[in-house]
Amino acid sequence: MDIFQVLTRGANVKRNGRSGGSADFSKTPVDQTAKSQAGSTKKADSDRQLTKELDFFRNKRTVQKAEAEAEINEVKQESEATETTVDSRFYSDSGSLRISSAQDAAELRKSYMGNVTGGDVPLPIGSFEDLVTRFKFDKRLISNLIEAHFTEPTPIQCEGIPMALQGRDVLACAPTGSGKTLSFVLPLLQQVIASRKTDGLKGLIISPTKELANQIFLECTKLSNKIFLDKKRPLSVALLSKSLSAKLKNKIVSDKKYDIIISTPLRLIDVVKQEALDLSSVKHLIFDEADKLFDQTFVEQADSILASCRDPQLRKSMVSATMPSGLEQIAQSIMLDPVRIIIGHKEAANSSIEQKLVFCGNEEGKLVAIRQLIQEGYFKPPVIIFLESITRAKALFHELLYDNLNVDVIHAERTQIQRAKIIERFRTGEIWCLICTDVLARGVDFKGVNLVINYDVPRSAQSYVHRIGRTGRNGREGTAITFYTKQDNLAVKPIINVMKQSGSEVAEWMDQFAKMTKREKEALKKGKSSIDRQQISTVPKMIKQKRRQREEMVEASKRRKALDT
Ligand SMILES: Nc1ncnc2c1ncn2[C@@H]1O[C@H](COP(=O)(O)OP(=O)(O)OP(=O)(O)O)[C@@H](O)[C@H]1O
Repeated sequence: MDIFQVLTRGANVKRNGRSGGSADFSKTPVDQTAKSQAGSTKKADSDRQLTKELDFFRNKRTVQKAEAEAEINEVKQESEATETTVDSRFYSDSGSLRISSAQDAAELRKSYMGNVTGGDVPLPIGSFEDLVTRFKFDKRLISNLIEAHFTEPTPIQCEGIPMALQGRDVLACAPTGSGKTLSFVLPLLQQVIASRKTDGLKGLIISPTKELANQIFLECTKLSNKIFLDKKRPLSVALLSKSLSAKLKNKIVSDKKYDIIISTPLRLIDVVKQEALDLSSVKHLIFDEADKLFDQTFVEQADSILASCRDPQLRKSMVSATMPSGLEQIAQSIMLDPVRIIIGHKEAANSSIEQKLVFCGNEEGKLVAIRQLIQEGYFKPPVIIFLESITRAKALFHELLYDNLNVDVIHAERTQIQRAKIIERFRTGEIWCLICTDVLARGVDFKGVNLVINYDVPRSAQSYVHRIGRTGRNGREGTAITFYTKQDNLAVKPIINVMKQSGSEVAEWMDQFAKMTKREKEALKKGKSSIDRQQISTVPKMIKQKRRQREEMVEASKRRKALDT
């Protein structure tokens, strides 16, 4: 099928919307009526050629006569009231979803449970065609979008793109894996192109981890491919890596060369402090995983970055899949007339994830449970297992190695190169099971992860939502299993609440159990739920020693052989 034809589709509310029956926008009676009317209108002028500009996507949809008549008959059977109130407003000449009034917008928002607040809120886009017709997007950028197979905007993209293009400060919350990256990268690229300025940094994207920063960089690179700001100067996007920061510090490259930089907070602050990077020209500042970047660990760094971006017209965006109330307060204090976008529920997980809680009794029970999952065929790779500490992640890794599982481990003690290699091998299917700490809990987009196991109960509802969000991404289904023991009585309560908010089935006793007293809430807030867990291992010490001896003997024999040759 011609890729341009694919673009006739409108907002991707079915795959990413969190609403129940109404999520499939294309199947509402209103929509069907609109379709048929649009069809009959089209019947009259089906041969009319669209202007070159409007037919950018070459997606003019021709509704066949029979199809149109069938649709009309179908609609006639609908109630008269529906028939008289509906018009063809939902479809443009080219057949893509068109949002042209507040009523259309309300209808669309209802379909994906979108809640948008703020003054003078722009209409959402109904399809990517709006980027050309409404926002006069750069054609090369559209072409890159198509080449990257982005054909229908997801709900957060329908809302986030026009807000950013209108120059608004944005506070956005949408489920994990629902396309938040594109919702801020696409308008940023267009704004940089439209500015036509060739010198000085214009856009800055901050991410809490290097892995996520790298992923955003790759997305930006893909979309900015072959785009020039003037005849000689390509649009330049950079990841602030160790080597780039060294080059900037040693004046091997000029900071004026870059239009957009993606960085983790500390590395950025380091180069700024050494006056190797000037942030005063930055016009767009985006905090991805904003609730993390403004929590206790990062808040000082985030403040320092904000202070260094001194342009009075600075546009700020804060984006995440979770939005605790503290973040909203911060946003109100640093943003100017912000627009707040919530898709779905801000305390819920993505609804395409099946969530399960498994009681394991004690630590030994968790290993038994993993082995049971393997034996019973539920351990379908790719699988990610989260643990609460580096020591525990390493211990489980060694345990599962002996089970002959194709497994590796990522935590903060592994070098950047090791981490990148493991991620690559996991992406290509060489590694089936990735064990990790929370370093990979946020943002990292592995396509097609089937199962996430929380070997240790996460410390907060937010951490839970992000961890399990590594599965069930971009409309795919996934499963998340959380192990808990007697020790997790308190920590498991917020998880049960997230399950309830996400529409997961929760037994009545669990519902009762999840209710928290004031004291428990305080304890959780103060992080008093940390647990002194028993070590991970079911293998008796003697067997372990024997295994180690055997490994040492094999290594020694390899060394001898190498010396002999
Ligand atoms: N309009 C689109 N059409 C098809 N695929 C899309 C679209 N937008 C994004 N995607 C894909 O969906 C996946 C998830 O997107 P992304 O990583 O931006 O999610 P996210 O909302 O930022 O998730 P998280 O909260 O975990 O960071 C990616 O593989 C991305 O390429």
